[in-house]
Amino acid sequence: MKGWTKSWFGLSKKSSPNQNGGLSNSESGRSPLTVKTNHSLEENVTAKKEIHTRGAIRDMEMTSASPNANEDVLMSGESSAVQRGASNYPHRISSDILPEVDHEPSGYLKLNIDSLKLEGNHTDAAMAMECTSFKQLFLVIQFGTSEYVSPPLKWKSSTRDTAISIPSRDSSAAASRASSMLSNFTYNTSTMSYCPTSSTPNPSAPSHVVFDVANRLPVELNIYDHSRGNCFVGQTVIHPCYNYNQYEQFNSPVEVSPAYAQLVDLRLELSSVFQPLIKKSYAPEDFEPLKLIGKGTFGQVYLVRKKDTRRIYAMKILSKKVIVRRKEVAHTIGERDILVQTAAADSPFIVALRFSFQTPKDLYLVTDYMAGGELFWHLQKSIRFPEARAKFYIAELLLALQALHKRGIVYRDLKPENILLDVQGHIALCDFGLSKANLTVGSTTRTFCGTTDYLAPEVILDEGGYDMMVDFWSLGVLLYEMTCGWSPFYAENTQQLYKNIVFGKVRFPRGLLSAEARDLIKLLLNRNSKNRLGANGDAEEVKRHAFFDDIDWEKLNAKKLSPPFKPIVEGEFDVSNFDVEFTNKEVPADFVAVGDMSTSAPLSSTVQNGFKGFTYVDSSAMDDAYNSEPESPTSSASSFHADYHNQDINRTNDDFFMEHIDP
Ligand SMILES: Nc1ncnc2c1ncn2[C@@H]1O[C@H](COP(=O)(O)OP(=O)(O)OP(=O)(O)O)[C@@H](O)[C@H]1O
Repeated sequence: MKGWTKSWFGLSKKSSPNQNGGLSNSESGRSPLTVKTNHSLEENVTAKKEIHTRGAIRDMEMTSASPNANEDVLMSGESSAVQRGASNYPHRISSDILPEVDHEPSGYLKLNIDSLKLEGNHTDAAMAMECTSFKQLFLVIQFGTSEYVSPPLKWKSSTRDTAISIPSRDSSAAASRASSMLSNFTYNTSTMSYCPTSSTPNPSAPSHVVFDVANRLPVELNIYDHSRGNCFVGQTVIHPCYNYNQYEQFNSPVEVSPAYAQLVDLRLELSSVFQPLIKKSYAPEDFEPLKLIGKGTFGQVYLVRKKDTRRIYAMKILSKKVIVRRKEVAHTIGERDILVQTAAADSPFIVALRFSFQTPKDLYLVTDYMAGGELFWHLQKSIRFPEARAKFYIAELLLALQALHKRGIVYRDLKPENILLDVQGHIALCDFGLSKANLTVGSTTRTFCGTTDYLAPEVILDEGGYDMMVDFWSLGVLLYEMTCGWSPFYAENTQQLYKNIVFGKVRFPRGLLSAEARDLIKLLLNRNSKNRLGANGDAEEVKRHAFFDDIDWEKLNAKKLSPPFKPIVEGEFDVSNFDVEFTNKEVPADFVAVGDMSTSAPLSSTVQNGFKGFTYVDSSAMDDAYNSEPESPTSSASSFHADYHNQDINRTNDDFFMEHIDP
């Protein structure tokens, strides 16, 4: 996403590329960049300044362990690649590149929400009054990282009880009618129930939901109370059997949160059926575009609805021509491969790829929609987060990085723009365009890439390559930024920024951070990557730091810890957490990626061949490559040495008294 202005020191939105691929904003914008360099720091800084002003330039990448591994398929210019004769089927790709979907669901899980029952002997008048506030309960149904946000549940009569029906959250008349009916309710009846009405005329309020199933996961049903600031009411989990066409009924007691435990017993009645997948491949016309939600270097991201299941997804469309022009074929295939790998890894904190396919012009990546928007958006609004909130995000990020590193993937572009929030407030890492797979034990890589503010010194210095430890450096920058509200190395221009990263001192606002938080930042921002926290045991070493003493990692990984903040998401089509610059745009009837002109000639089959990997992954070969966990370099205890000179290198705001550290 782009478009926000700089609001605080260093906390600015990355620039978006202009039509020619260059950056349209100032050079200190935070655009990801990639180039291989081999210069002194001064040369590097100068070279990188050029690079940055010219935009996101990426180059061939090598690992030191295997110099030819993962070499980019470098395409020549478009002119030579243009083939005569356009396809008759613009949305179907030529026969040599079949729209295979290797990561396809094995079926559909249909869930019918029958009723939510309030149980217990509610004779107490005060309790009855409390119950009236329950008119705005809604469900967030979680299947892996796929979420469904229900409309408000409706009071409905059961055979014995008084009927209460609230057709819509917006209908105040109906709400007050419901409320008054509720006040007439005979509270000593044993049961009253919420029923989502299947007869509702509002098509956005179905009483059932369908999930595309690739893995046989449990389904979590979370109940929230809209009338109390979307307060969490309780949760229940069901485990469908996943036998084809077997109808199942569930009558599930809800584990009610302490805030409501005194008040109610809840029980959720629902039914499910799992049906086999008939369709074997997908194309753009299987999806309906609903809203534009973001723009990246190579195309747009849309909120879409899959026509058969009516499930909501985010669809990233990448223009092949732009990719070829910018010599990004291998990185793009790499992004898709990594998403396939991470989907298989089933990390709850990595956005899950559901489908990938291509047309002669574009590539399509369909992922679960994260309706909470970018962490950047929320950080901009809050300026900084309370330490507990930052800790929660950093801890979930650590688990995401751990899942990636275990598979030999270095993420390389950790920043708030690439961290999305789901409806409940958990994080999900997206955008693997700069990630590097197959980083085997002891190997390093050399590509200069990432986003300026978060670059580790070893990436800038380009002395002996770098490894997974760059992600922990970025994590340190991120923790600082979240808790302090600005970037630790902030500078007005890129050269100074790089100097600050390589030589500068980090200063902490006095009294803002706990000793543990400061210590963790210091250990992560250790310029010697061999001594950086994480070098001796990867994420496990970081997890053992005192800052995380109160984190139950097992519960966190199971998403059993309540997020400290829940984004406001009103229904499954809600895009209010995304920039209106995109969401206000009219959505084209047809999907068109940036740089895609229907009048231009199609790409040649040679060029198209370069994208073959997009629809095919040799998973058996990959499994071998990803099996090994990167070896941790042996290191002494952190050599971080605090240096508390009171020298202001790069800040102008001195409302706080600062402490310095010299990483
Ligand atoms: N699954 C998703 N759910 C919700 N929003 C998403 C999702 N995927 C992407 N977005 C939105 O679209 C934006 C652009 O996506 P992404 O970063 O993947 O594109 P990109 O082309 O790699 O961008 P860039 O070139 O700037 O790195 C994201 O910052 C986010 O706001």
